[in-house]
Amino acid sequence: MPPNPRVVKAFRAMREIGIPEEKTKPVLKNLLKLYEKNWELIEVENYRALADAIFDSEESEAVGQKKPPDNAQAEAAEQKKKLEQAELMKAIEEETQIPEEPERPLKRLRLRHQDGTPNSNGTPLKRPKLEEIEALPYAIPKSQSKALAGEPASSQQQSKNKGKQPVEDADVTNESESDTGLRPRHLRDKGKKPISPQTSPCKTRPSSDRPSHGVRFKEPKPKVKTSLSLVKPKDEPVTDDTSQPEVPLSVTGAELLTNGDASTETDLPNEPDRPLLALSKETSGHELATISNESTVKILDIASSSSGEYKISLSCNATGNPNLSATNVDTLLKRMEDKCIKSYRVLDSNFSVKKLMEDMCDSLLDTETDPTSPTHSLETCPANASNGSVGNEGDCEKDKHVEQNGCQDTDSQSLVGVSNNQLIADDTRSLHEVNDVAKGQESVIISLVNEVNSECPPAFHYIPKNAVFQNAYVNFSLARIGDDNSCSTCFGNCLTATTACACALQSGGEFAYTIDGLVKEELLDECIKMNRDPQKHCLFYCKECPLERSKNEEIVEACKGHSVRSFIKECWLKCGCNKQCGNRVVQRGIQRKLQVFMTPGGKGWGLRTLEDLPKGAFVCEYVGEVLTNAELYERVSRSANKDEHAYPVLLDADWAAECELKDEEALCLDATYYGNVARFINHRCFDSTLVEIPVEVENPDHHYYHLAFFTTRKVKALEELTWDYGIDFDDSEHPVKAFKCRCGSRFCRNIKRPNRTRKRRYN
Ligand SMILES: C[S@@+](CC[C@H](N)C(=O)[O-])C[C@H]1O[C@@H](n2cnc3c(N)ncnc32)[C@H](O)[C@@H]1O
Repeated sequence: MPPNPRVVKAFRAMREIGIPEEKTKPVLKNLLKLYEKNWELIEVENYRALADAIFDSEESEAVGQKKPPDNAQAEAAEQKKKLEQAELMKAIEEETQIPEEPERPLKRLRLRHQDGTPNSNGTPLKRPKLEEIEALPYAIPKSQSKALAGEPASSQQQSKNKGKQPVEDADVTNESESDTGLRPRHLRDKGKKPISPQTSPCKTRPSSDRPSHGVRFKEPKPKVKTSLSLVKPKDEPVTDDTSQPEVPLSVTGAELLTNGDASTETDLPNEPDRPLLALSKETSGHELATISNESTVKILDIASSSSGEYKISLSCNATGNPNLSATNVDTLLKRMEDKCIKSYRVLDSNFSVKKLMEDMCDSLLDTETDPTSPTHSLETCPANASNGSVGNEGDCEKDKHVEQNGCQDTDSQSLVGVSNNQLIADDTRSLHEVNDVAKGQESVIISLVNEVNSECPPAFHYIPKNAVFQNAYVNFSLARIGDDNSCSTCFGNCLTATTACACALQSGGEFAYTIDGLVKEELLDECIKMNRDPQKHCLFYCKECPLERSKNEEIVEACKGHSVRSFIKECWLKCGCNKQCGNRVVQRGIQRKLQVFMTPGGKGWGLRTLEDLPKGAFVCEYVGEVLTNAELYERVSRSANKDEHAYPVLLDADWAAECELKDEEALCLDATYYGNVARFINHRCFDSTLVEIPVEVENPDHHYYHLAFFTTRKVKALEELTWDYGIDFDDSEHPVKAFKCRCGSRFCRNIKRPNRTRKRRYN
């Protein structure tokens, strides 16, 4: 009779982890008895129960061997052994004939273990609990990856097919469409409205107040000492190729910490199971996060370099063991694997220490890139670049100035800045990143300069395009673009055609751009006027405002109003025109020479142009994570530092067209963690150099659109680019105080003027 394939498999599994058949047999027999031949309980987790039982029996044997048994005991033991062998053989034979039993729930096994139910030897079957396994030094769980950019919509969301909806002017109050002089294409609702989630716990604002742009900015967050590293993880995957020359890290070796040396900075809690984490600073300006096991002198170092490499190293004190240097890596790995199998009971036959180390790298990168991770990152300081060059060594060397220069941002994620002297000669990647805030992701380089102080730029992930965080319904499927949403019969450049194309028809019957790629003056002026005095234009009030709903309060407050805005529709994929078509401006991305610079007037970082710009020129779009308002509300409520959420804008330009907006359709952009240069644009009351215009590219339904910045006038090279956030500085009822405006405009709304009455101004 052929052997039971399950027995064969069990033997094989044990062989794979180095347990010979003769050791497996007796224990397997016992287990089968104990589990009443329920194989599932034995096979689960790659025969963990079986392996555990074998290890246990080995242990008890070892203990037994230590004591010389007396004669009677020895005889009894011998007798027992024989009996067991005989029983085993019988059981195995029986096994080959046992019909397969129906599956039993695994719960039973767990209950047994929890109960400590003894096996047939009388010894409780010990099985490390999951938590214990995870707490083992080498069982590093891979942290869950964040559902960020590009995450596909849920199947439920995918199945939705929502087309373009007509604008309902019945919902528009205040002045009528014709009163405003808006063409039908402009009957869009654009938010000059604060995103209420930031204002938690919320209070209402009088509806007569000026609606803001959905940005509620606050004073820059207070700088906190510490952090771990500000070096961007390299994109390249970890490889097995050890033959390649190691890319040198511009760090020197960490000094071995002695037991319990926690003298260096840390703000990570020392949890009971967690090794002490200390931070050692390198004189080169790079950082070493050092985890030292207090009970030994083994040091685990994580070193980061400006070029995006991490080096994880374990240093052990080999004093008195001169042969260690001769240790062969393969021998070491094999020994480690055996140890893991025995000591930590790792049962996966694919287990390897190398893989484990790769997992450690993955975990490290996951931790660094997870904005919600409590890990703190330490920034190396930015170079004091001037017009894009990197230099001024010593102005901002982290090691020297961490205390003095305010270069102490926490939660740094990936923006790297190092001074020239920190770069190693052949590491050109670092230079690129120092010079380019966009990290090569735009078609132009965006330099960073600080000629004012030695403050570091805030850390964030530069993304050139919006990315859906999680629940936002953003569907770009071609099937959703109807014929009237694209100009499929066009060719070449739509702007040179004698008649307006289908896309232009959606933009009110004419193209929004001139042949030179500028927004047409009429449209531009209309948008500027709208921004300057939204209350004079259309205001739309939702029946049930998603902003209010996202607060999840018992009583949903009334909508505070959204102003109706002009809209541009660009040609896209289904259009017949070519990529150079003049009706494709925003989708081409940043084309102008821009620079992030430290403003001299106390506004922090700002954005400026390095070239003269004509009126109506596209500068950049506001890029960030696409969030539902409910998600933003949740994010801000959970955030310990609410001040860091100074970057959301509301995408409410089409809310007027909806009877009722679902949560996943009420969207906003948050550039706190992921964003582009627009997150550096400061506010200027009234006469800002930029105006934002909603631009539809991919999506016919307008829940999602691009928010593009165009110049309001000619702007000279080196002039700061600003936009009017629409903040109401007089709103004393608002729980979140707006920053003290330093825009310098003679129309500044934050200046207390005698006899100034807001109501008169905004009503
Ligand atoms: C979108 S960020 C602009 C970039 C910011 N300056 C920085 O350093 O990252 C908005 C923040 O900048 C500051 N800010 C912007 N405009 C300002 C102004 N006119 N006066 C004072 N602070 C301003 C405020 O702290 C505000 O919360």
